[in-house]
Amino acid sequence: MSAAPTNPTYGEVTTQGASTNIAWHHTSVDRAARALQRGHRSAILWFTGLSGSGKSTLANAVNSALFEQGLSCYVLDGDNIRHGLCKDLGFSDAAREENIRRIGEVSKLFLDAGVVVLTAFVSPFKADRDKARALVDPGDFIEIHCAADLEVCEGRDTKGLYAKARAGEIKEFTGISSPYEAPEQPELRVPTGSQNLEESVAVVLSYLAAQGVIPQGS
Ligand SMILES: Nc1ncnc2c1ncn2[C@@H]1O[C@H](COP(=O)(O)OS(=O)(=O)O)[C@@H](OP(=O)(O)O)[C@H]1O
Ligand SMILES: Nc1ncnc2c1ncn2[C@@H]1O[C@H](COP(=O)(O)OP(=O)(O)O)[C@@H](O)[C@H]1O
Repeated sequence: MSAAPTNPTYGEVTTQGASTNIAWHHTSVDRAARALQRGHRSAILWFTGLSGSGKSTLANAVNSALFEQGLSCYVLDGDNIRHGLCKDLGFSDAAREENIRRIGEVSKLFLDAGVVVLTAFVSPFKADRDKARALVDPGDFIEIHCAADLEVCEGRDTKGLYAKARAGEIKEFTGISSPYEAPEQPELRVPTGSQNLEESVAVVLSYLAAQGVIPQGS
């Protein structure tokens, strides 16, 4: 019998497809039961935008507001996730695709766990965001475009990365040497380049209330 093929990153792999010989286990506590116990539904709030557009700041502020209201919520932030789950990935198109695939799957688990999960990733490619959206039911994936022009983000340059990218010290930097495909029809487009944080938080909270994710009037 010949040995199963191996992948340098993931070890032994099967030629039969990942789901062969693996069954799905259903748990008796399901998403609906969790929503009933917690008093709110779960959702994925998918923040996307250029570096410096305000994804982390806005996701963190919205998360704090939800937490203060007693909701179960959690932020998955690109910088943090790349220190652990995705530390093997760089910034080529393929690496970003794999990054967003993993985050889509992790977000789906949070959704099932009854948590409002807020993801803050550049997620520059429409196809990758659409694949993450397709993992869950319509209405569960709320795409929030942090809309700030490149000039604004570069002017902020909160981490000094744009200066490095312009100097050629960082390759494939989004907006400079790698593309950003802005969402055409996001659930929400927040002008984070021109309004202040409090205004942006209010826009998101009012959308969530209108969608029944959080109680009305919050
Ligand atoms: N080449 C390149 N392009 C874009 N961003 C870069 C790059 N190299 C490092 N960084 C820093 O990594 C953060 C983006 O990671 P993400 O996981 O969100 O990227 S992606 O969704 O896979 O495109 C991003 O964080 P934010 O500034 O918070 O967006 C950067 O700080
Ligand atoms: N409306 C807004 N929403 C979010 N951030 C804002 C807003 N207005 C100004 N900012 C500022 O823009 C910067 C955004 O940085 P950051 O949140 O790290 O962006 P990103 O996570 O997209 O890289 C912060 O310094 C933040 O204070």
